Amino acid sequence: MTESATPQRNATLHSDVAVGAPVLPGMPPPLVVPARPEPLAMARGATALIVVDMQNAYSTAGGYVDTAGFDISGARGVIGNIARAVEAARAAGILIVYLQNGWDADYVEAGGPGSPNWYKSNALKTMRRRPELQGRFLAKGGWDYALIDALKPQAGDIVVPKTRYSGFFNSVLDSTLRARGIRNLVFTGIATNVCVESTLRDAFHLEYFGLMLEDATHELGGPAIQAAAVYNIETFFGWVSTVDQFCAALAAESETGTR
Ligand SMILES: C/C(=C/NC(N)=O)C(=O)O
Repeated sequence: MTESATPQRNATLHSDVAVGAPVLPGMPPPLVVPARPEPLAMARGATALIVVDMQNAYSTAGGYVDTAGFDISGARGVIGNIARAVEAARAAGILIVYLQNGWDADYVEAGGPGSPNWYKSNALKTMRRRPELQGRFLAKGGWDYALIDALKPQAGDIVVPKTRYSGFFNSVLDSTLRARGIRNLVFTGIATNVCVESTLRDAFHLEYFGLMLEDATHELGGPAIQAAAVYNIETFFGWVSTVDQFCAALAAESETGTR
């Protein structure tokens, strides 16, 4: 979706350019990414590209969400778009962080009946309904948990395991980013309305500037759900752009020698 989902936007509510952190006087000109509700200026060295849960579970036929009955037909195009964003970001020296969702093989980290996750996780529910699948979904070491072959981390990239929808919950994500001076996060991955939005919302509350590349994300629940997540993000929690616009901003930055 490239049109703004925000109805009747009041231009006076928005700045010409939102200035991500840290862009200070005297610093090299920042990367400025066209975005909604306004362009976002980010210091390249303070920016990371986050690839959310690009595991077989979420984007491959026979994986967890496909088996649980969600439509993953749109995931294929998204994989190519994420790969383009990753390549452009890596070439520009931007840190790539892969989130990887799942639990130990005994599912202790998933929580038992005392955890809401036990009731809300469609992976756990599907395995309870179909005991022959027990142990198959999102178990560390298994095929379903593995990052997809098309988006394997390379030297210098970082992989952060997580056990709940938000990448910040009970993980090393915040300390990993802070230790590297990262303040701006560019989001890609699956699912827009679950782990991407949960992580971007937590990022907002932790004072990170979150930019989602909408055509590098895929929803669970249909196009209206994607539109709702995009609306929430561009209106309340961050900024929304596209892979083309992100790559063009990186290319323009390198042409002017401002890297
Ligand atoms: C529903 C679901 C979404 N995960 C995600 N990566 O957005 C799950 O993990 O069960």
